[in-house]
Amino acid sequence: MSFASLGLIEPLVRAVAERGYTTPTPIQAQAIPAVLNGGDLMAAAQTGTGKTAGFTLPLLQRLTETPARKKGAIRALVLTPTRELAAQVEESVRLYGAHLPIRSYVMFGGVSINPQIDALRRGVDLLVATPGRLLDHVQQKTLDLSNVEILVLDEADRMLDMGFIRDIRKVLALLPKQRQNLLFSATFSDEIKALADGLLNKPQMIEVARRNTTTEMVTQRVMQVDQKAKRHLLAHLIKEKQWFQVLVFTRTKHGANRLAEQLTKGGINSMAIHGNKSQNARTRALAEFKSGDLQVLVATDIAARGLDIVELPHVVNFELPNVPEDYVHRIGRTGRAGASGEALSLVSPDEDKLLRDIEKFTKRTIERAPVPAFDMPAGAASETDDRPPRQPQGRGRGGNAQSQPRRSAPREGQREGQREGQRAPRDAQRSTPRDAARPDHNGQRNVRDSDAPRNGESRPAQPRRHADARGGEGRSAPARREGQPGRSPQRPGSPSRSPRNARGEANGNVAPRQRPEVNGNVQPKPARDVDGNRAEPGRGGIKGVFARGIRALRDLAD
Ligand SMILES: Nc1ncnc2c1ncn2[C@@H]1O[C@H](COP(=O)(O)OP(=O)(O)OP(=O)(O)O)[C@@H](O)[C@H]1O
Repeated sequence: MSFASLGLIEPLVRAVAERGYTTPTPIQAQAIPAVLNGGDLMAAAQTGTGKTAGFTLPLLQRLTETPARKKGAIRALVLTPTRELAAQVEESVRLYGAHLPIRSYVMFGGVSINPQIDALRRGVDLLVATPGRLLDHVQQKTLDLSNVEILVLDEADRMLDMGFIRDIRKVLALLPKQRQNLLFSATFSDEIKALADGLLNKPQMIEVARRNTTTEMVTQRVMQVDQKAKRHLLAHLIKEKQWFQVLVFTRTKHGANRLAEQLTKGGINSMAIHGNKSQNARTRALAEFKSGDLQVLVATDIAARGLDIVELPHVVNFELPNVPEDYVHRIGRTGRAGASGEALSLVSPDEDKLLRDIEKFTKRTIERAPVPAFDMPAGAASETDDRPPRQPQGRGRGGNAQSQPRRSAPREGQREGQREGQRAPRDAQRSTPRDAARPDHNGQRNVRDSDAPRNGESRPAQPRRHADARGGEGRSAPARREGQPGRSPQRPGSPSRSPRNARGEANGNVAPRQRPEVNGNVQPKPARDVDGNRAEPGRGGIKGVFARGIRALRDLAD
């Protein structure tokens, strides 16, 4: 089957050929004709199977084939849960739409709003955005959504869960009733599916593989180990097996920072990425990781969904996620586009229940691998465990993934367990302002880390300078992949990729290895900035208080 046979126009067929795609993936083969037909669609396919092109290609075609109702108006809106994913999707739009006169633009918080206002004034056909910044523009009357013909919710189940649903409903209210709605994700719980059904108009359902399953391309293993031993085991594995590109997930921002610091101290080149970092720091960390310059990226679930890191070989769950869906998405950062990958979960005894939930949800038993012998420094076992308190077990989806509410932590301003349609009484909502979410004992808010809009998100970054987790200069070259000769982890100055396989990917990826059927030009390496970590924008200081106030008032008015 060819892309042309799906009914795609020549400029799109040419663009995918330039990307090195020869054959549509199964989700593309089904979704492209369905979207071209014009109806609503809910599409589920495993991680890394090309869903982005599955909606982007026909979307671009529909915009090309139908005349705009109003000149300069936004005709298509794609919403994503994180800024990085928004940037990645818009980059794909630009690549696939390279031969079409469609103007696309990406818009998210954490950066200055003024260039966005200018771009919107100049006219945008296809806008990719995170909901928070979108609503900031709506509030400032710098955005008109009344001509949107097509809405896409990427990572749709996440967009419809309690972290985002209030904002999504606000956005939906601003769109014309007559429009095409497209929902894509690798996971849809029955509950979210039912909610989505209600928002869509006679949707077509496409399920390529069984919903909520993990891809066979990822080898999954569990090592059962005490919490305090995890970082020593992880360092041992990275060094011993010479893992050179490892995405490590922690449950908290604090935990991500700490682990990145500890690994760095131990000589493993690491950075952290999470929602408390400045956008500059986030962008830099991800770019260095994608390019292969950074050995370990320690991330919260902010990096769990959608991010396409070409041929990423290793994902490690340093802690299991609270929600089984997040496990599917986390490990789906590896084993993409036909490549294979490895996912290792370090599971302490108190995480057994989470592990069982994941196995129930994905309907597979994960192999228990023997823990290799590794060094524990004297005294390590008695280190204080300053992990945040565990979410109570037995609540939420648990063993009954089909019928119980999602176990995600509440968003600021939402009560735990409260879902859309089950709102607390108005008074209770008032007495629980967004920023009153219960902090954990590390001073972190007990919310999932994502770009669910936060107070003051629109504020430009105001970096508070202090050392980045990794230190700064003197970065070592990427470590050697297991069995890959000649690329030593600690050898400074060794090339980060060989000329044989140097190539660029959409979204700034540069694949250090060859990859089937995907091709492109080498992207310039993003310039390094000197920005360090900073407090979350708008959270501190009088400006933050002001922004929170406005946000709380907007909520009350909703
Ligand atoms: N037809 C194709 N042939 C070869 N490679 C493809 C094809 N379509 C997409 N790809 C590549 O597959 C990779 C994964 O695609 P994409 O990011 O769209 O996956 P996804 O299904 O959206 O994953 P996730 O659920 O994690 O968001 C990308 O690097 C993309 O360039």
